[in-house]
Amino acid sequence: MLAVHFGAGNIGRGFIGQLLRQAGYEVVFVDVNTALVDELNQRKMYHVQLATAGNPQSVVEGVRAIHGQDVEAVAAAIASADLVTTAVGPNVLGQISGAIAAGIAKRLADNPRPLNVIACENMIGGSAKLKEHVFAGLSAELQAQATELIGFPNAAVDRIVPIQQHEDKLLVVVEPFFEWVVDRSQLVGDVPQIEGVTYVDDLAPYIERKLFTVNTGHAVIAYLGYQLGLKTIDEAMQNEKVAKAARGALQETGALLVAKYGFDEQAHTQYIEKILARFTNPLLSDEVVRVGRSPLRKLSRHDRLVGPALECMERGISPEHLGLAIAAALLFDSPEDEEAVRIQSDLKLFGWEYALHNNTGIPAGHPLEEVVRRQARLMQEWTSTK
Ligand SMILES: NC(=O)c1ccc[n+]([C@@H]2O[C@H](COP(=O)([O-])OP(=O)(O)OC[C@H]3O[C@@H](n4cnc5c(N)ncnc54)[C@H](O)[C@@H]3O)[C@@H](O)[C@H]2O)c1
Ligand SMILES: O=P(O)(O)OC[C@@H](O)[C@@H](O)[C@H](O)[C@H](O)CO
Repeated sequence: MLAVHFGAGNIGRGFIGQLLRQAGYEVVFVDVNTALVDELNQRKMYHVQLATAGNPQSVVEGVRAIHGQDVEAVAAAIASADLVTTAVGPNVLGQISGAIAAGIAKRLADNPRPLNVIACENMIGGSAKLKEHVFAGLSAELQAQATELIGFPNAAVDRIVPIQQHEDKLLVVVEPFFEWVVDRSQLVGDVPQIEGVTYVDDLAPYIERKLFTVNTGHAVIAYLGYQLGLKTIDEAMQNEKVAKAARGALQETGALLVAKYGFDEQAHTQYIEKILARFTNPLLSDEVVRVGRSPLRKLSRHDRLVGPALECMERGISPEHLGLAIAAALLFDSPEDEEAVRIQSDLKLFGWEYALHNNTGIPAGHPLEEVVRRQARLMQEWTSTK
């Protein structure tokens, strides 16, 4: 069995690649980082270390890599693959779609048979979005064939994998916890047998629970922690104000999720507590600038802050803590982050109101704007007394 995985980065090596190998797939990574591709091809293995007592390591063998620019080689691998997965980032799905379309075209010409393509990105409808991009590169005839034979099941993936800085360039340190949930209703052909994957008929409750709890909590901690000059998520969690705001935001999204999906309230409270505990892992050293990366994406209409805040308001839940995190996200001025630089430029040139309107998914004139304005004043008090 062959799996082609786009993105040999943190989650690619530290989670998806590892599970696919354990399930018996030969794993071919596709990446555009030449040094990473070369190292994988030279060593054909890497180690995954758990951020827990004793730092246990396991070896992932039987892997290789193709450079993403070698579209012919990527297409050939896809034509003969049994599974395709991605973990490149939501904004990169468009860039990899051409090679996937080329691979599907070759597969349909050479030996047409079912294939599932699973985007493992932090977004709602990731595989569906990838399908849109891929189909834009296929003729009407190939689209008709692909509709029957190529599945794009949406998925939710959860494992905290920080940016890696080790002498061994392939080593990945990951938290012990993991969850990978896939929408069964969109699969074609045989169900891939991967230990650790849970198949569900309706992904919506799972992806929203994950994104609006793990990623919302993470974003609140990252943006508030950054404003207070704190470097890592576990360090920020030690700050009382930050920890209180994270818990407050998860109570807001929790009330929404319980009302929307009928989750058991007590079980959801336990889920929140477990996640808050994951954020305190001192062995992970996860920087707030990684977790806060791409603030424009994180402030968009359906993402982890504005998405649940708008829905909270529709249900009469006041999203004060989410509003605080939105205000802090607008002030996130990490100089290496292109999206942060764009927001800061808007703030500097055109002021707060313009930046709020043009960089968040909040509809113009929506009462959430007033919540954010109110919380921005509180944020100013925080930072002036830090
Ligand atoms: N790190 C985590 O904790 C975590 C957990 C769950 C989900 N995710 C999601 O997984 C995705 C990847 O996150 P990450 O943290 O692993 O990021 P990362 O930056 O470590 O990895 C992304 C990889 O994609 C590669 N890449 C970029 N453009 C490419 C292209 N055109 N073709 C092929 N490869 C390309 C990069 O070189 C990099 O190696 C994101 O959507 C993220 O939200 C991350
Ligand atoms: O990957 P992003 O930028 O969408 O979000 C940053 C983190 O919240 C995220 O990577 C988490 O670590 C991960 O989603 C945990 O499962």
